[in-house]
Amino acid sequence: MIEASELILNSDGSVFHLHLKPENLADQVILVGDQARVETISGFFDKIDFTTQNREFKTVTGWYNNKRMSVLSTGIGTDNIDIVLNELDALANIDFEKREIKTDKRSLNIVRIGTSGGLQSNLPVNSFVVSRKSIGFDGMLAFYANHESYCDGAFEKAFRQFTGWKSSLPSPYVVDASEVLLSKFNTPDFKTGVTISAPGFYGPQGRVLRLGLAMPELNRIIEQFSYNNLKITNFEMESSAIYGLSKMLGHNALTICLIIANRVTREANENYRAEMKKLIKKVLDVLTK
Ligand SMILES: O=P(O)(O)O[C@H]1O[C@H](CO)[C@@H](O)[C@H]1O
Ligand SMILES: O=c1cc[nH]c(=O)[nH]1
Repeated sequence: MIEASELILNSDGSVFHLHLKPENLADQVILVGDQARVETISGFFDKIDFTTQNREFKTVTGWYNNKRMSVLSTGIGTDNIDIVLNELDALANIDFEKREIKTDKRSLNIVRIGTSGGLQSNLPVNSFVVSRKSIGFDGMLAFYANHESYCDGAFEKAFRQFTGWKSSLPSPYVVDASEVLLSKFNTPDFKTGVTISAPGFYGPQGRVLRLGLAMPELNRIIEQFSYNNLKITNFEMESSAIYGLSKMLGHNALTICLIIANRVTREANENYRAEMKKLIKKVLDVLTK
């Protein structure tokens, strides 16, 4: 029995933050940071069954090409992902009436569509990048028992050594995407990369406005790093926790980003919404092919 304080349900039976009931959630889930992007995506749906919003967590469940999907906004950061992934898994795999873990587990397909900053000069603004691996600078996964067995320890060690990682910073963790989802996006429209999830947009991604950095050369070193011929391609703020918690809970996860800024060439596309719409349509088509 899972106590009321551990799994908080609202008086209508919905889960605490997401305000969803089990029947509101489709097996195909699309996560986005920006709540306005939920409307952009559901604008492509043929039919909408359900809509709700609490705080930054807005959900629309509907149909695209005869496939049921739930699109939901996570807001920014891996702390929100801890809430979203745990509540999605609870909706799928905990009996809310009995407050017990179900014997037969449901596995969700979780695809994040986000914006991102490029870390290689050959990755132009407006590229679409699929994350083969995600590197967490956020430290969130380390709160969960046995997380190491879901991570790529050899990559982590090589990265720490190459960068001269400071022990005062959270230790980076590396988690792979779902192979099944990754293979669907092996087409010329998408580049494949390795994505860092940072616990901030400014200092944690090497941006300097008024405050200096603990590791001022880190982005330049990251640009040089390679491991088994894999280069680190981009920065965003959620994938590491999505990949880590999905793997630990038995779900499939993949992140696909639109590059809206290149940190090496210093270019940016502030008017990225038309390109984002193109990415969304491509992703929906691949997922329902
Ligand atoms: O465009 P979204 O999905 O919000 O993703 C990126 O944009 C936000 C920062 O501006 C972070 O959430 C980052 O991961
Ligand atoms: O540079 C960027 C652009 C979008 N999102 C990020 O987290 N970083």
